[in-house]
Amino acid sequence: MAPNLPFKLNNPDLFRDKSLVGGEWVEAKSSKRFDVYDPGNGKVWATAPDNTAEDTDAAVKAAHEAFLTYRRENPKSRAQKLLKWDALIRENRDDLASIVTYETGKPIAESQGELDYALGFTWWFAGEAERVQGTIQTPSAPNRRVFTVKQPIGVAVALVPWNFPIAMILRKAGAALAAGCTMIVKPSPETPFSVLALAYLAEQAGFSKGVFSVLTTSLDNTPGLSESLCRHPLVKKVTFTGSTRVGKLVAKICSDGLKKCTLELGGNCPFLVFDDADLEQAANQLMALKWRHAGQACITANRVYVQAGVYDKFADIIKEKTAALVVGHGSEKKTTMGPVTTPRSLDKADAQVEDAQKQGGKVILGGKRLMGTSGYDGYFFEPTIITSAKKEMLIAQEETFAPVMALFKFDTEEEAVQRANDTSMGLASYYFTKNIDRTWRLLENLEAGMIGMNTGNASAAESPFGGIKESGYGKESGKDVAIQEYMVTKTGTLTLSDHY
Ligand SMILES: O=CCCC(=O)O
Repeated sequence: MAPNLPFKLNNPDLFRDKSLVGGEWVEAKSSKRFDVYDPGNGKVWATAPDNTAEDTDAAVKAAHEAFLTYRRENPKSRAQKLLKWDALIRENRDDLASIVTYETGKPIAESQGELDYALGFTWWFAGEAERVQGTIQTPSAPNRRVFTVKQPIGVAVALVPWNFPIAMILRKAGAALAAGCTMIVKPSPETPFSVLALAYLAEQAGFSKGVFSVLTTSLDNTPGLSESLCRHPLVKKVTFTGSTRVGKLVAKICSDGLKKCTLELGGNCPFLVFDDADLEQAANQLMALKWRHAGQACITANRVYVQAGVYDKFADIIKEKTAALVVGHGSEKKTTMGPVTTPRSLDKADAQVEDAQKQGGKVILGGKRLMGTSGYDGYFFEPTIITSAKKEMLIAQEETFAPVMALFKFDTEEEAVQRANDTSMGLASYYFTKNIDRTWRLLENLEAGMIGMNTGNASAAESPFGGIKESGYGKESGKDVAIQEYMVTKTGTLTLSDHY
């Protein structure tokens, strides 16, 4: 049944190219399918069902039907299924990583790294399932007890991005399934197969029909399908990761039905390097953070502010390290940076580089798209570094989501904080300094939901993930907060007899 794939799977059953609705592998009602491209060569390598709004009702009803039973399942049993899912994903890690590489373009080692990161979520939320607790209180009124119980909210919908198609799903689904919710995932049109493979493994792990469903769709039908899922009266929770523009639309639509939302939106994250920083440490962290998936992470460093005393030296270090990156197809072992996932990102990178140059920015490395040059058929852009960056530039004002790094110079801590916070977004901020007082001041003064102190890697299953300002609201991962995004709190008040 599997088409001829451009790569070999040790477990060919993992490749699923139908939607999973109520435990059945199905085509869209229209029978239409859409093409999925390999960003590394721009060629179609498989197709998936092009679901539309007319496909949502059946999926939601099946998820609701499943919820009526799953909500009553003992938390230990949910935890055991999550652990089984975790074990199966672990067993199939390398195959799943190959699928991710062909969908997103990221180097195979990065895809494997994404799997390892993502498995933190299944493991963590298996534990969380049994840790949900209510409260009990003796209030001021006589003979009264007040208590709270936590219950799963209902059918949850996950609208997920293409940049981390396994990790983003397991972070959401881990919490939802641990809480006792059922979930319908609408993956990005670029990355349907990694999610379908996870759905297949969820079936194998013993989750009942309809507990975890997937509706794939094309770019054209994404808005209609997503809106109909958000508006469906049986959907009680929507979790979205993506741009701030679309996040605001999702929030507006969900507000009509007063649906509970978690929004993980845009970043435009600052990365501050002070004169007293360990420059080698800062540079190594920046390399890993910025070039991870060719600059396409919401928490990537978008604006790098370097204090005047170390600016030139730091620029030289970063340039030397970046020049050593090997750009190529993600499946090749020697590749350390792959293509961007969609050609739209190339246009954005071109526009930001051109704008920066017009405004006096100096391109000290790269600067051009590689696509179309010898050996580069896919959506490749040179790893690019721009110095003398200014706040008026596009690159300071909008997320890049491509391998372009801008270095801004600053003089004082106050100036750095003011410029770092000079954005509508507040996802993550990073800084490098050896001054302990400054470390604490910056933690308090930077406007972001996540703060990396002498690190560019702050994401983990144990740590609450989420932004403030226009980077959204709600937390994913971490203790208590994430699972409770999928729960409601009920207050019980019991009056006892006078002689209890
Ligand atoms: O792109 C956003 C997610 C990145 C992460 O989970 O570290």
